[in-house]
Amino acid sequence: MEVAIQCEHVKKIVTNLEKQEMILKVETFKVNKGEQVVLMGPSGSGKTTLLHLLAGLEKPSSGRITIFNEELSQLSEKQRDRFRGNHIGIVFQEFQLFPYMSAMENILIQNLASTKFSGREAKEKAERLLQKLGLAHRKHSKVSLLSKGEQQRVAIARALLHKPKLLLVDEPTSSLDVKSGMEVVALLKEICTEEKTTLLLVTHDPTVANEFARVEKMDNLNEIYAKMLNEVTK
Ligand SMILES: Nc1ncnc2c1ncn2[C@@H]1O[C@H](COP(=O)(O)OP(=O)(O)OP(=O)(O)O)[C@@H](O)[C@H]1O
Repeated sequence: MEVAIQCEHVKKIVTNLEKQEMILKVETFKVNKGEQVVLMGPSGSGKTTLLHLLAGLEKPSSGRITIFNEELSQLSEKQRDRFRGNHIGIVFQEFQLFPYMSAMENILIQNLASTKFSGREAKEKAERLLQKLGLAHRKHSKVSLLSKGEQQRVAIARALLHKPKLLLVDEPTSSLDVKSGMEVVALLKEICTEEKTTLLLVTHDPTVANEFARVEKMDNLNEIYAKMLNEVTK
């Protein structure tokens, strides 16, 4: 079985008010190709930090992160950017769309970071994704005029444009009502199954987690958070 994500002895240390502070320590974490996994934990448990490390947006202070046989810590920032551009899709919590550009323009921006598809191929893929996500009628609309749920789906289409091997999604339901949130989760699961994309979805919402066969809890994964919890409950 091909391995999509492998973390070994990963630590992240940050400087906080001139003091060094470890915020994440993950001994091992492994996700196989094609798996759909939820990362669950409350605010402050290190979910976003871990997601950023897996995306190569940040480097671990020590330890190894391997994504589809590529050890991210061996890559320069530029190489990590290129790897991410071709193989990883990210849906950020705050979407990070350009508000004054259309839905289609926002999606096609992804193609600038990827070397996989020609302009025409990217446009065709964008059209198919918009159709699939029920947004075909909104493709020329300015993103700032779209509802939160529609913006979320634009962000998903952008993340999937380059057919990533791994899709990382941060809190997809936090700014949506329950019904739209669950619709988005169902769409993500469906598309990732169809495209054989490995999915790692971060949430603090048990209703979302219930939809997935594998749920990893941050208090098991992040030893720093587990220690903090232990001290609080002592
Ligand atoms: N660059 C940084 N400098 C200092 N502290 C940081 C930094 N990044 C994260 N932290 C701290 O590390 C902890 C984990 O943060 P992280 O954002 O990963 O949590 P989270 O589980 O994603 O929370 P949320 O659900 O609120 O987004 C928090 O206590 C946060 O304040």
